[in-house]
Amino acid sequence: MDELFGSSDSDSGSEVMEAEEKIVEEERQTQEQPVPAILRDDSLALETDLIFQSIMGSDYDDTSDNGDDHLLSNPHIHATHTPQPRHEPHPHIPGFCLHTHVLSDADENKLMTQITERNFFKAGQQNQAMCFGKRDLAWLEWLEERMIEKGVLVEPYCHSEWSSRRPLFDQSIMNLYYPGNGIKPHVDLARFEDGIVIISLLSAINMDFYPALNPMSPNDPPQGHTPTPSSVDESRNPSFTVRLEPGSIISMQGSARYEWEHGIQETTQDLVNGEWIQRKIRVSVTLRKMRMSAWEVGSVITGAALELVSRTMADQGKEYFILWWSKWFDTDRYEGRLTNDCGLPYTCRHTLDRSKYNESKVIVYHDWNSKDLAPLNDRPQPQAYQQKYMSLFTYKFTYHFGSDFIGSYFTSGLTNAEALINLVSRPPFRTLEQKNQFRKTGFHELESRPLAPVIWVVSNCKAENGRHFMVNQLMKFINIDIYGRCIPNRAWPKRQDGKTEMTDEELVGHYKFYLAIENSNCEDYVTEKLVRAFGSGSVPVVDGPEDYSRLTPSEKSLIRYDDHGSPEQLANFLKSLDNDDESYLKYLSFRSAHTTENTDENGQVRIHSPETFNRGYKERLLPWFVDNWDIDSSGLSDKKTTEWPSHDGSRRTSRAKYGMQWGPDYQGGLCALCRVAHDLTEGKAVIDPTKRLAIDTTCRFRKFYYTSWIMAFYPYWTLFALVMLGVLLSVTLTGVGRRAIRRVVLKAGRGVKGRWSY
Ligand SMILES: O=C(O)CCC(=O)C(=O)O
Ligand SMILES: [Fe+2]
Repeated sequence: MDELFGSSDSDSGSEVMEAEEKIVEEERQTQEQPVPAILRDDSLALETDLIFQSIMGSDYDDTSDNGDDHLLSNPHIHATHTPQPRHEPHPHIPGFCLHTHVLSDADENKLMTQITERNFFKAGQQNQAMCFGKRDLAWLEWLEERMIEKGVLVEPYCHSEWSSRRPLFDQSIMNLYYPGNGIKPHVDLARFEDGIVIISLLSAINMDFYPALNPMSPNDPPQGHTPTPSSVDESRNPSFTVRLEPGSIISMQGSARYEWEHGIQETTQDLVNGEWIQRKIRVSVTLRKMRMSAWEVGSVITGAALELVSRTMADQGKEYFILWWSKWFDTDRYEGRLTNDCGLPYTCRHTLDRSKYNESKVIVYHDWNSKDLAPLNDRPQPQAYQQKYMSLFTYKFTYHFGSDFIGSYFTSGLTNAEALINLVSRPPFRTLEQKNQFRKTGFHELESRPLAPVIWVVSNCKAENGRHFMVNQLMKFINIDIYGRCIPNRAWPKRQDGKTEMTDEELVGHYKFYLAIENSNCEDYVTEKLVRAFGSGSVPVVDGPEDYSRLTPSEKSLIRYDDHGSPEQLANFLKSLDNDDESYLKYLSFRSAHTTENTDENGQVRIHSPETFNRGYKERLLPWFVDNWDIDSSGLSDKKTTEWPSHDGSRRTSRAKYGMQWGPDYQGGLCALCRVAHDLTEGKAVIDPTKRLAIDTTCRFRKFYYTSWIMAFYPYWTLFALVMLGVLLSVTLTGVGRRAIRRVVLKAGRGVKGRWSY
């Protein structure tokens, strides 16, 4: 159905209109068809019937299954052993390959179950569905694995050079064919890259090939190609016909992709070796990758239906306001800021201008300063920061990964969706030999004081949790170089040129250990500090949330303060690693090594070529880390953030429809907010008016006041003094006090026998 998208005026809106008309047309044709027989066979489980039912609607009549032999035309289904995959390049269509026996019956069932669960075909009312972005394709991971395992993408004479691209596929079309349905001969649209695969499911069909009347070139503008007019099709005879068995895959690249048209005739029977074979229901899955310049039409949207695409295309170029009613920590940070890098065709403009209230569908309050509320309806004014107050808002936008919109400092330090994997994959900024050298001779000739093993960079001097006490304690046992505004013991160094200053990451990268200690201890509260440690290749000594599992790239990659009984023990542990190169390096072994390929002539990491660091990262990193953060395994997606796996297999779920959709820029929350702004303005939003929020109560407040017993009283010194005064007064003034004093006095043995009062 692709040809329908390529209308000659290349107006994207009308493409969809045409596609929708086509669907209506096909539905009409479908209704005219005799009800097709259902393939029923012992070797396909009952599930398959259920799948048919749900594709076609529960009123679909399957009683016409009379068990006729001709219905069981699929040899694949009857095989008693698992046939080996075969890879057959076409002798006359360069770049075309037929891969048979790739998916087993179980694989097919699994795929069909997932397609059915998503109700892509709306119980038979729709015969095509599209997905953009890997996030929608939960099954893609194992499907890709299966293809690789069965040699689909590695077969040398099928020339799949494109198979190393990443992501491999990010767009798919599901097509449903009733007997009599087809697809007009076409060249797939220019907006897709070279290298396309089509997976056939449920039953076999003949696919025809014609030399393209209007061949395409890979360099054609993504939307500029004019397809073959459909009037030509009628009189054409195919040059070649290929039988596509269920479980088989075809791959097309080069000439096959650009210079040949493929199509399926609208007939109920196919000619196979001189015999007419009755068609049955068939489903195909076409997998492709969009060319980058084509994203504006597809965008990263969820759902399968065309309506989503058409809706976003119609919104091309629009702008929506997001009003920050209360400022972010009293700053102008959001004034005029655009959210325009989320893969959406529209943008959002953040504003602090309250006169935009009526135009803004999303109003944000920062609870730091949010007693001042907009005059929303008859909302009562809040009294204080409390649960009742939270219930006045609809959605929560916080650092917590369970928020409706995530605004994490952790992710805001990252620049794109693959950034975290790249950071943890690249070699440390400095080698261990260099770090050992810096321990003796400082940064360079101009800054030659030896470096401490540990660095701390701090700007918030009086963190709520009292982390400065903890560092104070630690410093008694190990040297720490402290930079920043609070208690620096070392000046921020310049680079070797003596003029320019080092960046945070460069500085930290010179040290063996970096204190990534958060200013509060709350669930999911992790900031850019940890990212900085990963970026620099210094080993992070962390403290923050209780659970770091989603942020731990390998078994040995973080040192947790809490894993050591006391500051002294932690210091001794760090010192032992400082003196034991082999043990220290274990904390960096999940990263790439320094090689000439990934470092420049000075031995410094070339941070611009992530591909060279990423190789083999799946073997080096913990699976749940990859699962959480790798865009390739549909990471940073709705799935990831709504069902975020952790090492113990537990999953968190978010309740909100818009929850946690990360944009390619890692601004997650902002991208998702912009989508809500769009949807509310266009009257498409689904907001649950009964939804109420809870304050995050996970914070372990003032944790480090308890690292020493004297400090334990620190926040309460005033209280302590008051209590002591109270005790003193009661002792002197009350009867209890007087009696106590008398006992003490009597005990003192002065021998006083008289009475205190008569
Ligand atoms: O269903 C098929 O096998 C062909 C699908 C196709 O060519 C397409 O979606 O572009
Ligand atoms: Fe196609």
